[in-house]
Amino acid sequence: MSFNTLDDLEPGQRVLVRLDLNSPVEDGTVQDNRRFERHAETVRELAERGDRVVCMAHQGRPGDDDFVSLRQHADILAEHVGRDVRFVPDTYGPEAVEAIDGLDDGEILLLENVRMCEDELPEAPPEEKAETEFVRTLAAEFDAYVNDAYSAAHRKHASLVGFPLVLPAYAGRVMESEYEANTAIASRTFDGQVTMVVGGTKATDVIGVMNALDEKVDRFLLGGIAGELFLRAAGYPVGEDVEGMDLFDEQWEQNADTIRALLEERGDQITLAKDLAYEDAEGERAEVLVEDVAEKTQGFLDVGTDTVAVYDDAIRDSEAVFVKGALGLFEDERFSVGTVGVLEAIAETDCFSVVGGGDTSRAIEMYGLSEDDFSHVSIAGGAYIRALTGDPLPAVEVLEAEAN
Ligand SMILES: Nc1ncnc2c1ncn2[C@@H]1O[C@H](COP(=O)(O)OP(=O)(O)OP(=O)(O)O)[C@@H](O)[C@H]1O
Ligand SMILES: O=C(O)[C@H](O)COP(=O)(O)O
Repeated sequence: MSFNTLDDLEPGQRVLVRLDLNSPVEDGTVQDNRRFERHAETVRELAERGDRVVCMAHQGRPGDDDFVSLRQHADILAEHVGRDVRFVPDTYGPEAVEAIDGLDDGEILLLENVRMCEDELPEAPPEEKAETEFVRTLAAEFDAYVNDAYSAAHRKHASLVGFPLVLPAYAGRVMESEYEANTAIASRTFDGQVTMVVGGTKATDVIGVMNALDEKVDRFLLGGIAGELFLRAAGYPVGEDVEGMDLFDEQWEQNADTIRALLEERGDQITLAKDLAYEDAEGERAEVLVEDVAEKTQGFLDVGTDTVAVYDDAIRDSEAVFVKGALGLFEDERFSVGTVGVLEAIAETDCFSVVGGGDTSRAIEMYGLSEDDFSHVSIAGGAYIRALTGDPLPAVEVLEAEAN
């Protein structure tokens, strides 16, 4: 590990901890999710050691409906930590400083949404962020800074890159485990076949992963919207938007040539769906072989069962499997067969496995699979794809730089 971790941090200190509690908000209510459960472990460990733990996090972006206070987050976090989590509706003003000063050893406080603070958001180099009033004022209250927010590490925001320059900086447990698992595909060598299941809605994610990992991955298994775009490039008349979706045409225009070139150059590595599922006139799931699709009039929402059987075999033959993106609209049970099928195959084998993408990993809990059957289930979206494609994560880089 190239950064300092909690094992290097002396207990009994005043610690400022950056978490990523960014969550879905429905009708103003913050939804509990895996991020709370994971970060709770870091927070609990620090509190149990007798540290004074002050957490900061963000929620949404100014102007968006989910840009709300962290008051509800404090209660959800408290449930997972199993200890009180106080909340103060301020980030670094006098009210926040007073609340920080009032903490005893082992107590936990959550500050208000850091994105309500002007200095937080504009992306800038760490040196600039470290000079902001927000970082300077808040840092004066602490002995150490812990970054646990791996899933936000692709952002050059003050709370992520500024503090490591002015306080001794450490990676939290989530940061540590996410970093290790998500860089495994690039950094580890596996004896057997390495398989990557790629789907979801974004063709550029799939193209990026294929370009970055062509030497590391033996076989890419495709599905989702991205998979249909590859099928279209292979000459099949698929890739039609169903009502209310706008996922294909623009992506096709922008990526068709690249996808065609990938199929030409790396066709051997790429496995496309052989059948697809759609909603029939009765509202039931129906399937068709890709080679029997006659014209482009039908929207498809999942890969078919023959495809799942092929992917299942490939997974059972693998030493390591990485997943990015869903193979279908799994939120609707009728179209969960592809996504759940590959997850079940992975869960039943003892290969090294990493499942990532905020949406995709949600399928694990939705369909009653156990996280313990995977080597790692990532809570990161944007940061996961950047890690896979080898793009730098500025908040990780600054932790590494300060450790050396
Ligand atoms: N054929 C399809 N039609 C419609 N939606 C689909 C289809 N295939 C996959 N999806 C949707 O793709 C979504 C996952 O997309 P995507 O890969 O962009 O997300 P992710 O990688 O899981 O997470 P993140 O959004 O964090 O990047 C799922 O919510 C799923 O419903
Ligand atoms: O939820 C996330 O993926 C991270 O917290 C990053 O959030 P952002 O995309 O709003 O910066």
